[in-house]
Parts: sequence; C-alpha cells; structure tokens
Amino acid sequence: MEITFNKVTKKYHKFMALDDVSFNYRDHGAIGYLGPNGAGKTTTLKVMTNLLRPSEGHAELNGIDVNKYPKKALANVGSMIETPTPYPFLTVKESMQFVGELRGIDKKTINSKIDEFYDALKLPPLTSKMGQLSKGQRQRAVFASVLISDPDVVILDEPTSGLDPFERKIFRDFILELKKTKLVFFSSHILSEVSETCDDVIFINHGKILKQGKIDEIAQEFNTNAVSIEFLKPLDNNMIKNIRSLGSGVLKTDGKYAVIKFSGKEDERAQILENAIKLAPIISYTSYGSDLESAYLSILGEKS
Ligand SMILES: Nc1ncnc2c1ncn2[C@@H]1O[C@H](COP(=O)(O)OP(=O)(O)OP(=O)(O)O)[C@@H](O)[C@H]1O
Repeated sequence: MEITFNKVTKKYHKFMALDDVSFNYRDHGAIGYLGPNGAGKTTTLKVMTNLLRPSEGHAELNGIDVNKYPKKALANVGSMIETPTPYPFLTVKESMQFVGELRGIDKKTINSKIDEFYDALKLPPLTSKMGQLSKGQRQRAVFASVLISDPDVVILDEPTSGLDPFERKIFRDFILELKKTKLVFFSSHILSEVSETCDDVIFINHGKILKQGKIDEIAQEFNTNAVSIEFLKPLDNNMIKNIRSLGSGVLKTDGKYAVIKFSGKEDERAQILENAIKLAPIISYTSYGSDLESAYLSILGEKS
C-alpha cells in the first residue's frame, strides 16, 4: 500500500491551488493532512483520486499513475471526497450492497462486512432510507460503503466535518483500528483529531507543503517543553538561584514549585531531575507533554 505525490502542481486558470507538492507514504498507518480553509486539501485529494488532473507532476496509488491508469490505480482504494450524496431512495443496507456489487464483491462477504460495520460504526437501522438520515448517520453509512471492498488505501476528505462529539469518537476509534492494517490518508483542520489518530502529519497552506513528518517529532520541535518540580519545602532565594542553573531557563517559581524549560530531549529531562535532587528533596516531577497545537500555530500562523 502506497501513496505518492511527485511534484504535483494544480492551477485553476492562473490561480495556483497546489504548488510543487511531493510526499510518499507506504505501509499501514494514518496520515493527517492539515491546513486551514482554502489551503488546497480537497484539490490534493481530488488529484489523488483522479477527480482532477494535475497541471504538472503526477500522483501514484500503489505504484500506479492515477491519471494514466485510473481504474488500475484505484482498484484497491476507498475514498470519500466532499459531502457524500448517496442514493436517497435506497436503504442503508441496499446502498452498501449496491456499492459492494459494483466493486464485484460476493453477497456473502458484503453481508458479513455490513454486520461488522453496523457495530463498529454504530450505523443507523439498516432499513432506514439514506435520504432520511442525519448528516452524521449518512456520513458513517457512506464510510461503511467505501470500506466494503476492503481497500488497502483509504482517502477521506474532512471525514468528521459536521459530526457531533459522539460521532467523532466513533470515527476516531474506527480509524485507530483501521490504520493497523491499512494506509489511511485524511484531510482535516481539527488538530485533536489528527494528533489522536495519526502517525504522520503534513501541514499545507496556500497550496504549498510547509512541513511534514512524524507527529511526535514535529510536536516536540515546536513545543515549549517544561518540567514542573514540587520540592518538599518552599523555595528560598538561594534555592531559586540554584534552580536557574537547571535546564534552559526557569519559567516560574511559586511556593514549593519550580517550572523549568528544557529542549525536549529525554536525556536533558533526566539530567534536570538528577541535579534537582541534589538541591532538595522532591515530592513530584511532572513533564508538560508536547502537543501539536503549538506546531500548528507556529507553522500555519506565521506563514498564512
Ligand atoms: N474549481 C475551482 N476553480 C477555481 N478555484 C478553485 C476551484 N476549486 C478550488 N479553488 C480554489 O483553490 C484553493 C484551494 O481549494 P481547496 O478546496 O483545495 O481547499 P481546502 O483546503 O480543501 O479548503 P476547505 O477546508 O475550505 O475545504 C482555494 O483558494 C479555492 O478557492
């Protein structure tokens, strides 16, 4: 399973919606494609699924050029791009059966998949008409249809937009399972959703990739890493002076507490603890975890 973008540029007349976009992902896992409105996310996913032709460069799925050989490239791919508009007069079950049959899946497999997704995605009653479902119910029913053919690669455009927190959780739990065996690529502007489900992240704005890499590494790079130390006794001036030599700066001292900045490297964090113990007895030692928000603000905030 593999997704490749090789120097893809997409122009809408003179407007450059994608500018020299390249990435490559292989094997199972989840990739979050993050960017604000108008960044170029949908355009990317449309090029990826042959709904648009790139102006330059090319996209490959499972090693096959999507625009040259769309049928072959998309054979093992499931995608949900923009708000799905499924068959309103079919029931949930009929709609999934229809998509499964179009994909050449046998009836028995289709029905066992429907049972599986009914529980995992908490689908609405299978006899409900697609046209009468709420947005969240419809989204999940369409998502189930996309997965009926058991694709290797799953491509989703803002899959949780318009969903309530309960539905988002269903989606998140499902992606966490799905990514164990499949390559999932989804666009989003919801940071928490990406940080909770993805291994890798790409930041895009104004059609350009601003940063890509492992979420943990990017979060760490942009985070103000800090540890909070609780000493047994309140700090006096002499202690505070000594604490200043720990880490790369003191953010705050308050009563028995000191908050110390450090680079984010594990060995430096261990060293701070080792030296702090020499100053006075310690009751607790807590790290502030890195988060993607500071990365998002630094990467997209500065350059947007
Ligand atoms: N058919 C089109 N013709 C002209 N410009 C377009 C067309 N489709 C998109 N654009 C422009 O290209 C840019 C990227 O649009 P795109 O839909 O890819 O962004 P997005 O990141 O998916 O945004 P959103 O989160 O709002 O869906 C936007 O400035 C948009 O106005």
